[in-house]
Amino acid sequence: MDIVQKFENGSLGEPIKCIDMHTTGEPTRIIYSGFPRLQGTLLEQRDQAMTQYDHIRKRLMLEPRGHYDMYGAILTQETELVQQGQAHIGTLFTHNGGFSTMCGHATIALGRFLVDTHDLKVFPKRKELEFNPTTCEVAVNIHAPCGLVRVTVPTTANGQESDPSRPVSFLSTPAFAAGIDLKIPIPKEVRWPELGDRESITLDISYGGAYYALVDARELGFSGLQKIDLAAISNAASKLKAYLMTHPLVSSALQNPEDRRLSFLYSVMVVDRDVGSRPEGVNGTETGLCFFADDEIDRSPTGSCVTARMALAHAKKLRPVGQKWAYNSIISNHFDTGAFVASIVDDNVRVGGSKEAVIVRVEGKAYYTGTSNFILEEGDLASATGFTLKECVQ
Ligand SMILES: O=C(O)[C@H]1NCC[C@@H]1O
Repeated sequence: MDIVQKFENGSLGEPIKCIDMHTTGEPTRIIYSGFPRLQGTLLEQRDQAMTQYDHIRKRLMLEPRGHYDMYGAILTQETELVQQGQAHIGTLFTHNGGFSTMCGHATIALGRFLVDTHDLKVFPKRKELEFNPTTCEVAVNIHAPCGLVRVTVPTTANGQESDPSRPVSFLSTPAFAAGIDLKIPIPKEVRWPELGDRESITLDISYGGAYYALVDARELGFSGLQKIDLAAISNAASKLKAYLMTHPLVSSALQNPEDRRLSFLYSVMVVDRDVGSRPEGVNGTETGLCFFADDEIDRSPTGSCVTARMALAHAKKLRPVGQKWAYNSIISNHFDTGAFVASIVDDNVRVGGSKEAVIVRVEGKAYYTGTSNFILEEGDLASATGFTLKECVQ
């Protein structure tokens, strides 16, 4: 039988079905069918995916179906917040090293996809989405591992399709600064060449659904992010992240008051202030280069870190409620594709009963790039679990 027909009639086995999008160049592979059904609360589903189905994550994210810097969102229809009527759908986020707890760029992509799919097998609550005919926007509530993320998607006049010409926005889960101006001594064995004689660096830790270490490029010994030696800065970020994960000052900043499964350092974000595009109406701009998971580099301005940076700036009394700030990435600067624009909408929020937090609105644009139906042929060892070229040469 013809190979195309075999794919189309399913005789090669049930495929895992995906739609691919990108947000400022950062991919989101939306896995909407074929991933094993997960049980329990969303964080339990994340545990189950990590312990039982990590080989499937690798198959979908890594080579030969993906690549080192691939990112994915696995839709899950049943979660506790969906059951309680607060969320329309749940998602897990996934990358080269495992499963994340929040992702802004993928949330922006998911917002469009969830408006544009009318297939109730994929998204049973599609009919329950609220359409605002005055603003031509649809509200989608997504249950992410860090909590409820409220997304607003601009649409056509009838609310049936997303409108890619306007940005999608989301309201973050409560975000907070977790460690301000931490002075971290850098021992000899951790140093990178650009650090020079400096014996310590100062950085901040902030939470935006995941924990970020935020450090100025100059603090690492680089001249900023306008001209980048990517190999050198990646080396510095990788060494720093590994070291921070063992440092007591950092560990004590990573105690999430809601769930210990949120208490880990996700990323080192290198920032350069006053650099990058400055859309109309914003008060300032920054560029960031985000190293997350297993030295993966975000092409987008990193929505969850934008949230964390706004919370940090608010804690430092630099960012009042309502003030708009632009956040750029290397790609948004290169193609002038538009920053993520953020503002704090509420600073009267508590986490875990006492910790002061803020809610941040983040907006950005995502586009479709394609679809894929993945199968695994019998005897195909190399692609069964996926691989990275890097791990094969070590
Ligand atoms: O936009 C974000 O929040 C994400 N992008 C990749 C790394 C982060 O999860």
